[in-house]
Amino acid sequence: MEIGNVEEWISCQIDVGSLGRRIEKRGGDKGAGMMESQWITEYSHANVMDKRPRKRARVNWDVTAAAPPPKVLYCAQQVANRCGPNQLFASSYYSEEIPRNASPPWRDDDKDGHYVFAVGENLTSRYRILSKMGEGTFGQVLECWDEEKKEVVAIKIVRSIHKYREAAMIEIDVLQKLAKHDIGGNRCVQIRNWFDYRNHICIVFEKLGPSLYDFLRKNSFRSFPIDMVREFGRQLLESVAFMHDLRLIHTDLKPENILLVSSEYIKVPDYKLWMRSTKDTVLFKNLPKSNAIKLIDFGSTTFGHQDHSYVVSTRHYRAPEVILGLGWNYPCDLWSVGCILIELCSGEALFQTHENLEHLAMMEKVLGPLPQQMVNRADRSAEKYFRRGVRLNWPEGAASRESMRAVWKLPRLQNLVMQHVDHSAGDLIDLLQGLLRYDPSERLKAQEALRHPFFAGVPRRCGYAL
Ligand SMILES: Nc1ncnc2c1ncn2[C@@H]1O[C@H](COP(=O)(O)OP(=O)(O)OP(=O)(O)O)[C@@H](O)[C@H]1O
Repeated sequence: MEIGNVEEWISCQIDVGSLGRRIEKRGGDKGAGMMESQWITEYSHANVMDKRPRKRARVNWDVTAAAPPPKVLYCAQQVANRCGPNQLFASSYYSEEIPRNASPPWRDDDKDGHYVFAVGENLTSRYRILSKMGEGTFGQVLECWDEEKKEVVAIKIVRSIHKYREAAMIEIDVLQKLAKHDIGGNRCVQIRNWFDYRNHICIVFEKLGPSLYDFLRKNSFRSFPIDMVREFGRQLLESVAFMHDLRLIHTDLKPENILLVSSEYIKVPDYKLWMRSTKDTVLFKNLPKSNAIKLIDFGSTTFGHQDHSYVVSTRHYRAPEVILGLGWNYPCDLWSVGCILIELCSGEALFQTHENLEHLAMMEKVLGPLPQQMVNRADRSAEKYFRRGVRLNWPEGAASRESMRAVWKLPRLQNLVMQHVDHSAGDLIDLLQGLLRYDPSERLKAQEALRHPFFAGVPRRCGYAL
C-alpha cells in the first residue's frame, strides 16, 4: 500500500467526525491490525487537529551510546541484566548481525504496540539504530544514524495503534507548519522527514539534548541559577508567542517537553548547598554549557479559534479554567509557563497532585482565593468542589490528612520565590503573578510577558515569517 500525502493518508485512516474527540489514555484498543506489507513513503502536510493522551515519561538522557555489534538474540530482560540499569534496551533485542542495508526479520510488536528493535539494526535502508533515547505515550524515540545525510537524528517510532497513528499524522502536520514559519529553526524541534514502516509512523527529528526535567533530575532536583531561568523563560515565551501567532496552542508545556539543544554540561561548585552542609569538601552541581532550548511534542497542539472544553495539559501544569470546565484557549499555555518557571527556580514541580480538589486548594494556598465569577461559572462536574457555590470545599473535602498536609505546607508565591531566588525576586514575583492570574482573560499574553521588566536587558531572538 502506498499513499502520496497526508490528506490522502488521513482520508484513508481517519473518520473525519472523530477529529474533535480526545483520545483516552493508554490501552483498550489492541484491535489495530498489522498491515499486510511494509511500506515507506514521504509526505506533505494537511490541516487537521486532534487530541491525544499524555503521561510523565521520564527516562535517562545520558545513557551509553551504541552497543558493540550484536551477536546473539536476547530478550529485553536479559539485556537489562547484562548491561546494568543505566542502559536503555527495554523492548529491544540484540540480534544476529544483519547485512548492511538489509531489513531486520519481521517481529511482532510488544503488547502495547511498540516496535521491537535491536541496536545496530536498520530502520529502512536509510537509518541505523544507535540507541534508545526516550519513551512517551506515543512511542519510542531512537537515536539513529542517517546514512543519506550523514548525521545523527532522533526518530519517534509511534505505536502501531490506530489512535496513536492518527495523532502522529496531526503532529506531523503541526511540525511542518512550524518549520515553514520558524526561519532560524531555533524555537521548535525541526522535523527532517517521516515515513510509515511496518505499520509504525516514524517521525525523523534533528537530535537534541536532554529535557529540562532530565537535567533537573540528574542534578538531584537542584534548581537552575536565576539568570539561566530568565534565559530559559525568554526562549520559552518566544516559542509560545511564535505558536500563538500561528494560531496554535501547544497545550502540553512542561519541563519534559523543553529540550536543551546540546547535551554538554559543566560542573560548578554549589556554594549554597555547601554552606548548608556539614561537610568540608565543596559540593558541585551540573549546569548546561549552552542554554539554548527548543520545544518538542506537538501531538496535543490544537487551533485557538474557539474555546475548547476537553481536559488538556499534564496535571501539574493544568490551568484552573481547564479544571473548572470553563473552556480554554491560548492562556492555558501561559499558566503552564508560570508553573514551569517556578519549577526551574525551585527544582520541584509546584502543584504535585493528582486530584482536582487538592489541586484547586493548592492554587488557593499559593495564589489566594479563586475569583467568585469563575466559581459561579464552574461546570456541573466541578460544582462539587465548592460549598454552596461560594467557597472551595477545603479542608472538609480532603481525601486524607496527608492531602491536607500537602496543601498546608505550600508557601505563598512571594515566599516561595524568595526562598529560592537571591536577586531579581521582585521582578520574578510580578511576572509570575501575571502568568498565574486565575482569570484567563487577565493573564499575561506571551508577547506581554516578554516585555516584562524581568526580561529587561536580555536580547530578543531574531524574527520569523508569518
Ligand atoms: N528530537 C529529540 N532529540 C532528543 N530526544 C528527544 C527528541 N524528541 C524526543 N526526545 C526524547 O523522547 C522523549 C519522548 O518524546 P515525545 O515527548 O515527543 O514523545 P511522546 O510519546 O509524544 O510523549 P508524551 O507521552 O509526553 O506525549 C522525550 O521526553 C525526550 O526525552
